[in-house]
Amino acid sequence: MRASLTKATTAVIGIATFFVLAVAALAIVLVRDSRESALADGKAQAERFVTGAQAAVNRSFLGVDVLLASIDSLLGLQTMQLDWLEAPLANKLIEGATRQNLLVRSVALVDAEGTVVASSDASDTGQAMALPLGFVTEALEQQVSTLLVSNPVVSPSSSEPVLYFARHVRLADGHKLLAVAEVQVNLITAILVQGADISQLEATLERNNGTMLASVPAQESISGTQLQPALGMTSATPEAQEMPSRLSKRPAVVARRGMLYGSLLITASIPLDTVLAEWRSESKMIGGVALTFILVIVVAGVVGLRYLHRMGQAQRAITLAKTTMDQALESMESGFLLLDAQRCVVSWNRRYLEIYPWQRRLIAPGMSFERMLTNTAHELLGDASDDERKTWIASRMDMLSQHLHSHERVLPNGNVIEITERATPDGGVVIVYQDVTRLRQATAEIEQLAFYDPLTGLPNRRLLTDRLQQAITACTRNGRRGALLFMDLDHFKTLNDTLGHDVGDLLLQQVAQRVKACVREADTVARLGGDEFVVMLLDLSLDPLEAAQQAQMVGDNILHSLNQPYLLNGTQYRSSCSVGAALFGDTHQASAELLKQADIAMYQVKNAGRNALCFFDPQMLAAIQNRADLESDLRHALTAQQFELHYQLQTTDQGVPVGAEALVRWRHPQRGLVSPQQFIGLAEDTGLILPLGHWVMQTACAQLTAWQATPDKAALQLSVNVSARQFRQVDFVEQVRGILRDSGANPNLLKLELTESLVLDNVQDTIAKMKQLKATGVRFSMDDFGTGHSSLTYLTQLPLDQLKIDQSFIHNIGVHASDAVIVQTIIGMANTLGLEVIAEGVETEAQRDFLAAHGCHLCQGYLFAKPLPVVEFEAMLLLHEITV
Ligand SMILES: Nc1nc2c(ncn2[C@@H]2O[C@@H]3COP(=O)(O)O[C@H]4[C@@H](O)[C@H](n5cnc6c(=O)[nH]c(N)nc65)O[C@@H]4COP(=O)(O)O[C@H]3[C@H]2O)c(=O)[nH]1
Repeated sequence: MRASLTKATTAVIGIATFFVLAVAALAIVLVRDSRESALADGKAQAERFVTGAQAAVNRSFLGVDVLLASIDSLLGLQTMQLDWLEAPLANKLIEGATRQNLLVRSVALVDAEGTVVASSDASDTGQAMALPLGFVTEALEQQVSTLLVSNPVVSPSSSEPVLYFARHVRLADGHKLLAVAEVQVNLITAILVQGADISQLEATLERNNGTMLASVPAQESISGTQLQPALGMTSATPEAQEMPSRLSKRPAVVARRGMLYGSLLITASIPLDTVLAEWRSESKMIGGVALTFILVIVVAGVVGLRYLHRMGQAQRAITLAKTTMDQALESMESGFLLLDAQRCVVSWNRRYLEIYPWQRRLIAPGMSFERMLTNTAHELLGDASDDERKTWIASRMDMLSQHLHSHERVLPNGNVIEITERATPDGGVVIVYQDVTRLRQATAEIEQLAFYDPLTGLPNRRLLTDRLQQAITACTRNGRRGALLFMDLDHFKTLNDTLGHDVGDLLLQQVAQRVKACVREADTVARLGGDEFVVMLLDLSLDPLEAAQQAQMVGDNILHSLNQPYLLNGTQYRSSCSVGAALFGDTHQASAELLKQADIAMYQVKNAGRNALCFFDPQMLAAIQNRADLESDLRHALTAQQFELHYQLQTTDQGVPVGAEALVRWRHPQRGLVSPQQFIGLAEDTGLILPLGHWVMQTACAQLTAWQATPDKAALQLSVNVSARQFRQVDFVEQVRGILRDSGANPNLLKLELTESLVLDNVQDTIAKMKQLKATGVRFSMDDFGTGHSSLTYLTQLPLDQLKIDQSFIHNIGVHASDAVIVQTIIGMANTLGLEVIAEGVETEAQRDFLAAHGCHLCQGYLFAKPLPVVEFEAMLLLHEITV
């Protein structure tokens, strides 16, 4: 393409140059020819003029010659002698003859001395005639009488330039007289010009030696002088020639003709300025036209070249754009295929062939897309029949006819290709093939992460909520019922704490498997987190009762399945779960509300003793609401100073007071006195236990300090309950030390009650903190002892001072023999470890006696005193009401 442009440029330059040269050459030839023609015309004109002038002057001179010659016969001179001549008569005759010739002014007969013998002007007779020197002599000496013309002289009579024409006549006596005619030069010049109107014409009458006799225009200053060069006649009719004009010496064409009278000739000079005047304007015109043509050609050439240049630029731009486009297409991450309006291949890129390697051998520009599809169908559809392939191809071609279409295709190698088709303005189609395999994998992974529990692979809360919302909508539409089973493993936390999280995870995975095995494919089993699972059952009966039965059946199956022993890291483990169920489908409910209902039902099961299924009870909801209200009130209770401490006496079995347990009470403005059993758990859940526990500790220590000041109460010990969250604070030890320091209480009288679960949660941390506090003198009691996983191992490690037997065992003394055994065992264990032992919840004397009989001499219970406000507690001590 570029070569052809260069060729075209050269051609344009060549053609333009050729035409310019041709026009220039033509113009030169025309100008030259025209010049020659003008010269020829000028010469012809000069010759025509000079020929005419020759004839006229010849005629005139001949008339003068005849006049002079006729004088001889007129006067009869040949037959007379000089002294016979009668002047008057002769004058008259001569005058008469002279009048016949308009050219001649006067004619005179002069003798050899130049004296006028007779004259047309009678007054001249006898006068000496002023003729040019030697003229008379030359005329008389002629052998044969011929007309002689003098050089121009100024006539004495007229003071004008004149020429004298003379011819001698011979008298009978042998004398010669000279007949002289005076002719005015200006009359000759008038004859010479003959009225011709040739611009700047110079005409001369001159002798062969160049002596000028007359001229037009008149040049008196050079009249009679010799013009150079002398134009002596060499031929009768010489051609006009270019040479300096006779008078002004300007370049001219000069023509000449000889007169009848041998030594005279007439010249005509037409200056080249005149001759070539027309040629010049013609030349200018030719030059102008030629220049115009040249200009047009040059302009056309320049325009052509500029056009070619622009075309070149455009082609370079197109080439660059194409190269850039090709590079872009080649470096595209996506495959690219361009089809024309006939659905034939126009172009493709490398990536396309990487995606469809089987097209590599076939693809070619102009190939039909349908044929390529046939090839692809072979690869993609494998063993499909011809009809199936045709149908596939037809549907693919059908897609192509849509303006914008995007679909995905999975290739035999598993790659997922997104195919996007767009119509081009010329009716073609651009197809972009994007490998979205990784994207789809990442999407799947993200989806898995976002919607599935990584441990069990079950849907997570988000996905469950989504599916539940859809299910609720579907059920509301089709009237069918669904159910949610909210499950929580019983005592999972204990398993986790004792056997470790890895074992806990194994259990959760096995639980997930078992629950999945209990439901249909369409149902959803989800893990909400921790040990909470939810099963969503779909397509239950339209009848609510029947639906509840179906849900119950599935729930029972799950309970049964989860009750089966688990093998966790080679250890057999038994577990159970609590299931709360809620039906949905009668009204449109929010998924969160349904989950809450099932959750509430599950807590109902927990409260009722676990390992069972219970349907949601609206009363439970009220209880939950109550708890929520309580939580909100609790947040303000501390600042509103609604808490107070009550003190429950701790005594010997003989009723001697040894101390008290500080028990917090909430004096609620509306509810009255609220028991800690109603709000301690809530305070722990919300974190409010931290400021509350701090307040209890401060108040208890302040109370200890106050008692220290009174001798009867100075030895009283005070037990303070410490919750797990409170104890786990990093600076718990510092807090207690600070409070003791600030209050001035005796640390030996402060006893902190810890629960088994608190201790077990992080035994090492517990031991460390206990030891630090113990170093300051603080004592420790193990509260609710016997209810948890009491283990001798940790008991021996803990720096405990006291075991407190849980009141549930005390309560059953005399009721359940086993509990009495447990109580005995605990007392024995305390003795073995050298720990103090105290029983709480002692209500009867029988219980007190049993305890005393088995070695537990410290008691706390209603038998001795209920928890009392400090004033009442102190009053009670004073009145010794406690003595039994
Ligand atoms: N039926 C019966 N009950 C008896 C008898 N003698 C004592 N009690 C009750 O048994 C509970 C003993 O406290 P606890 O086991 O530490 O159990 C406490 C303790 O765990 C917790 N608690 C109370 N005050 C605080 C506190 O200041 N801080 C913390 N962290 N927990 C506290 O609340 C629990 C319940 O406290 P209270 O309702 O005060 O209930 C007290 C007490 O009133 C009896 O003869 N018969």
